Amino acid sequence: MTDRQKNIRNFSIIAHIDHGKSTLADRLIEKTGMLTEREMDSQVLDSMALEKERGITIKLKAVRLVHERDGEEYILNLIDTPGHVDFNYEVSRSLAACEGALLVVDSTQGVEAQTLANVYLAMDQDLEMVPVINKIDLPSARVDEVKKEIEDIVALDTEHAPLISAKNGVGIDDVLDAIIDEIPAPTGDANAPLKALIFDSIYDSYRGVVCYVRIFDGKVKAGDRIKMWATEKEFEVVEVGVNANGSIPLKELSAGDVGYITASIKNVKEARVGDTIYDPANPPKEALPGYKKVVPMVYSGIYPAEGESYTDVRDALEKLQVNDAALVFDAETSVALGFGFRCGFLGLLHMEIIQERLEREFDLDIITTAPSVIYRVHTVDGKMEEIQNPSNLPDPTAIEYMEEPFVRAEIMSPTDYVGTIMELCQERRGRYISMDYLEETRVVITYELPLNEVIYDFFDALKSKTRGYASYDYELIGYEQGDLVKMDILINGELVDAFSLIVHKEKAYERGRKICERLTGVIPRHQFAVPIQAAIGSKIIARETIRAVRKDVLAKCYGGDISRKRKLLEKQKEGKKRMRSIGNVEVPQEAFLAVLKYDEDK
Ligand SMILES: Nc1nc2c(ncn2[C@@H]2O[C@H](COP(=O)(O)OP(=O)(O)OP(=O)(O)O)[C@@H](O)[C@H]2O)c(=O)[nH]1
Repeated sequence: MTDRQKNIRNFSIIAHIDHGKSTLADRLIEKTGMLTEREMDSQVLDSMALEKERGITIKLKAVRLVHERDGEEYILNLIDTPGHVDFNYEVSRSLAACEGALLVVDSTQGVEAQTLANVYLAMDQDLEMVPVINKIDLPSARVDEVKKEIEDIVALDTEHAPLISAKNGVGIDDVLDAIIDEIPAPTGDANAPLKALIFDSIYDSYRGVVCYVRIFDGKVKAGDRIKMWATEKEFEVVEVGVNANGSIPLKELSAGDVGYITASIKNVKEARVGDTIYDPANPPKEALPGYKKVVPMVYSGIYPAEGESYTDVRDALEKLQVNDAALVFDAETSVALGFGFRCGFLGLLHMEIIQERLEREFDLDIITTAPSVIYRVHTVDGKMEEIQNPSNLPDPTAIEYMEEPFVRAEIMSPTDYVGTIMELCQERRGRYISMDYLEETRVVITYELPLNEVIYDFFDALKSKTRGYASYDYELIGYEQGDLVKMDILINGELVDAFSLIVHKEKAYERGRKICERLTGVIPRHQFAVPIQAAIGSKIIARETIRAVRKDVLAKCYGGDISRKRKLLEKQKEGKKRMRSIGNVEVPQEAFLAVLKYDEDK
């Protein structure tokens, strides 16, 4: 280990959502005196506006903190991680860039499922974990209990765990001491050939892609040729540096360092998270471990709403994709909605983020169809096809059998809700695996469930049935054969392909009935009666009717006050947004998602 490496610490903060990760990061940044209070834009790490509003960390980045203790200067590289199960792969790559992690636990909440999921990810990387107990300023803090919980569940010694209030800046020095004393310094040979891990990459319109890297071996500087292991693309380095108060270019980065590299890279797909950067003149025998091309789990259609242009939506998706290697899309057409796109996402949160960015950053009105998982369809001629869009399902007579993706879900909850949770999982075709008591009043319940039963509103249902006390995490475990059928929805006698979905046969009747009921609630009344039907093949399994209404908005305006008339017309126009007409029926955006929600009115 070089003298330089001796004073470097590379660490992450892992925590359940809202346990105070960003707040602690801000305090550490303040304490190390890198930014003045005026410069601190309340939460330095959460940079995207959307992220701020939602209070979740979406994209990870690294910040270099310089801290002096007993006359020694330490470089503390804080690597931020996203806190949601959709982004687990990114979390695992950023952890791979570290030697240690602070495990922040809210002392009023204790250990939660996402905390555990992150702890396991950190353990996989052999990270040194330092427990930090936060929010001790709150009267409801249960410091001793939570300490015991961490010891029992996570098996970490909490005797010297810093007790802090990130909000009030209490105990921050203890955290800095713990980082220096407990987390090991990086090792690695600065004179060996270059090996660097990309743990994040973002697109910047001025510099192209900025790769956030951890150098494991060797050195890298401006002018060097570099090559990416997985994508096999070669570039010339334009700049290397670190993120401190903004980007600070440096002469070089060497083994043990965390920083960024820019190299006129045009698309994040060429600098994928998890890939290894090396010197093409001196290739290593193997890449750094753990590279995985992230694949979308959930697909949905994105269509321009009435009056929006297809090319605007395509341009916007292309722009988003430059910045988001996990987003995939292809053109598709729907009989009901016309030209649009089939988009793949990591999960529902990722889908919502993309949808919101299209609406806010690009000012587009779009229609998102119900999300679907990927089904494997085995046909009688012995072939297997992956289907992302239910309306592409082959004719039933051509299908031998179908398989659907399954996940293993770990639900952590107080014991009071065990019955409710089991009922919910059972309802969603779950298979009970185990229940483990973490302590007297808390359990982890493990179920295997079909992914299509959890992607939509499982999380909301779980939260509402357990009054917010349960938390959960899931991972894909594989495909299983299922008795699946395609259900179509007809509106005013017309089959609307964008509504078609694949359901389990046993559930088809109930689902069909609920969907028809729900659609009658969200599709506005027209001047004629609109029948809504659910069908399997040619067999109608449910039917509802939206009664006719005579709607003449101007009839209210006796006297002909023109400005009032205009106002009403404007209002009616507003109300038209995010609508699509199907035949002569106007269908609002909610209808497309209503198809999948089935727990709402309980
Ligand atoms: N009372 C109190 N509140 C705190 C403390 N630390 C954080 N909070 C509050 O807890 C909430 C969540 O804090 P964040 O720092 O945004 O949590 P986070 O873990 O970064 O959340 P994500 O970015 O969503 O993962 C905010 O409202 C903070 O103000 C603390 O020590 N005491």
